[in-house]
Formats: sequence, C-alpha cells, structure tokens
Amino acid sequence: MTDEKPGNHPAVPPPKVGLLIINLGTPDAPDAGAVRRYLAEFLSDRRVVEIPRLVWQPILRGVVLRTRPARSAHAYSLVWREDGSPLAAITRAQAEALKGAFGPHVVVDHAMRYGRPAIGDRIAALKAEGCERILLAPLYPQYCAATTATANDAAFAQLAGMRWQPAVRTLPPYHDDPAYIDALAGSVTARLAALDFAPDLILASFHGMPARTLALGDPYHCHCQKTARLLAERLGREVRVAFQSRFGRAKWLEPATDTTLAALPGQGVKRIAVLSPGFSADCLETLEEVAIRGRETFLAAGGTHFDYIPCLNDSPAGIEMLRILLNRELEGWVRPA
Ligand SMILES: C=CC1=C(C)c2cc3[nH]c(cc4nc(cc5[nH]c(cc1n2)c(C)c5CCC(=O)O)C(CCC(=O)O)=C4C)c(C)c3C=C
Ligand SMILES: [Fe+2]
Ligand SMILES: [Fe+2]
Repeated sequence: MTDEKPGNHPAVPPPKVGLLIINLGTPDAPDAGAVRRYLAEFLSDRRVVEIPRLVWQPILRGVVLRTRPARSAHAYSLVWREDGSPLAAITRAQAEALKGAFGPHVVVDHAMRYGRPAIGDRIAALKAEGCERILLAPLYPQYCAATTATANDAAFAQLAGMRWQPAVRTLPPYHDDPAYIDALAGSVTARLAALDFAPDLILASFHGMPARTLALGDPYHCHCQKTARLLAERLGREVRVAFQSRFGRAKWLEPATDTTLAALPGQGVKRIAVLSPGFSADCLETLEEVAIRGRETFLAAGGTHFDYIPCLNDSPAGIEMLRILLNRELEGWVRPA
C-alpha cells in the first residue's frame, strides 16, 4: 500500500471549514442603471414575487423597471457611503470582524443573494481553498421564504453542479435566540440612556411581506411578533410592531410603519424610538425609509422627538452575538474556539 497519488491526480488542499455569511444584495452604484440591474434580478426571484411569470414579467419589464430605478437611485444616493452601499460595507465589515473567531481552520467569507459577491462564486472559491464543509449563514433573524430560503436555494443550485460537493449546514432562524434578544436589548438600553429625551414608545419596524404568505405557512409574521414580545419582556416595556416597505398592490402585513408613524402623534405619542430588528445590517430600508422618511412622517404628524436606533451591524455586541450563534452551528466541525 502506498499513499502516493498517480501523476495526473489533481492537487487536494488540506481540509478546512468554510463559513459564508449571506445578505440580500444591493446595487453596485447609486445610479438608475445599477439599480435597474439589481431590481431586475431581485424582483425576478419567484420566492420574492409570487405571481405567475407570464403575468409578472411584463409588469416588471414594462412598468417597474422603467419607473422605479430613478426614484430608488435617488434614495440610495442619500445613504451611500464612501465605501459603497451601507448593506455591502457593513456585511463586508461583519465578515472581516468574524475572521479568526473560530480558529485557524475556518475560512470566513461573505456573499449576496443578488449581485456580487455571488453565493455560487463564493462557494466555489471556498471549495477550491479546501473547505470540505461549509456553514451557510443567511443573516435573517426571522425566517422568510423570500430571504432565508432563496439564499439557501442559490447555494444548493451551486452544489447541484459540483462533482465533489462540500458537506453543508445552514444557520437556522434566530428570532428568539437569547443571544440575539440580549444584543437587541443591550443596544436599545444603551441608546435610550444616551438620548436627550425619554421616548413614549418603542416601535419595532420589520420588513413587510404580502399578507397571503402568512396563510400559506410562512412563519415570518410569527417570528417577528415573537422577537418583539421577547424584547419587550427583556426591556420591561411595550414594543409595538409595524411592517415597512410595502411593494405592489396586494395586501401586506399590517400595521404599516408609515401609517403607524402618521397616526401615533394623534394618539398622544409625541416622542418615539424606532428600531429595525429584522435587519442584521443597516441598508436603504432602514436608513432612508425609516430614519429619513419615517422621521419626516412622524414630525409632520405632530411628533416632537424621533430617534432611529441602528441595527446591530458590526458593533462589538452584534459580532459577539453572531460568534455565539455561529460557533454553536459549527459544533462538531471545529474544536471550540
Ligand atoms: C415583493 C417585493 C419584496 C419582498 C417580498 C421583499 C421582502 C423582503 N426584503 C427584505 C430585505 C430587504 N429589502 C430591501 C430592498 C427592497 N425590497 C424590495 C421589495 C421586496 N422585499 C425592493 C423593491 C427593494 C429595493 C429598494 C427599493 O427600490 O426601494 C433591502 C435593502 C437593500 C439595499 O440595497 O440596501 C433589504 C435588506 C426582507 C427581510 C424581506 C422579507 C422578510
Ligand atoms: Fe425587500
Ligand atoms: Fe423601501
């Protein structure tokens, strides 16, 4: 018996474990062309828009992609940073902060479901680097077919074309995980302590979904409600839930964030703090829709004080929370770091 490989044997790198953190994706630039390319891919995903292709594609190509990109590009330009789109920059920073956190044999990388870096490309790169096991981590605390499932689908599609597949695990939703609730509660408490006003109410604004997805069995709505309930219990005060970013004509989950913010001052809530616990990174939907437009809506309706509490992002508490969750999922694959 010999360990020698035949002369034409491909090189086999020493085995490693890959960790791929995944987020939604974002345009490459805050201009109409880049936003159009991004929206064309995103809104063609049948996990996102569940309308028959023959009906939806003409509406998407004929109406949405002609009108929305210019408007959205302007919105992106209001929040764009020197290092790019907030979502891209923060996701990169999260991956950077997690490097080395799980020992020398875990290679940490990041990918986006739409646009770049593409999930398939990063899986191929991890495998080429010797990762025979990969933990896929879509960073959505609340499970949703339109986010978690489609990210995993894209990864599985890549695996389907591989001769030598890595073993894979996927990060489960963490909407009720004590590490996540603790991190949220800590960020709210620290933020409130630093404010120059005491809010009458804390509002948790989650990304919306078409209402029918709840009846179809998507647990997203329940996960959002549970996150808010657990956060309220930890804070010892009410956390009101609302759903933002309505898209299209169908009925979406209610109450809507914008109508809630417009109604609250009339109900005596003049000072408010808003957080978006469903987003692991600040992005267009939080920085422009909530922190800019939400504030305008609330103040125009008679509110006097508005504060937007940032997402956990790559804050030390946010990274520590991810380290705890991911370390648990890596159990048995690596020795504890
Ligand atoms: C049918 C349309 C949409 C569904 C369903 C949807 C679900 C969904 N989205 C997120 C997270 C994000 N969405 C973001 C942007 C965004 N979302 C939609 C539409 C749907 N989202 C659009 C058209 C856009 C683009 C922006 C715009 O033109 O207004 C983002 C931000 C991306 C960025 O670049 O910053 C995130 C994040 C979740 C969590 C979700 C379901 C639970
Ligand atoms: Fe969205
Ligand atoms: Fe939006």
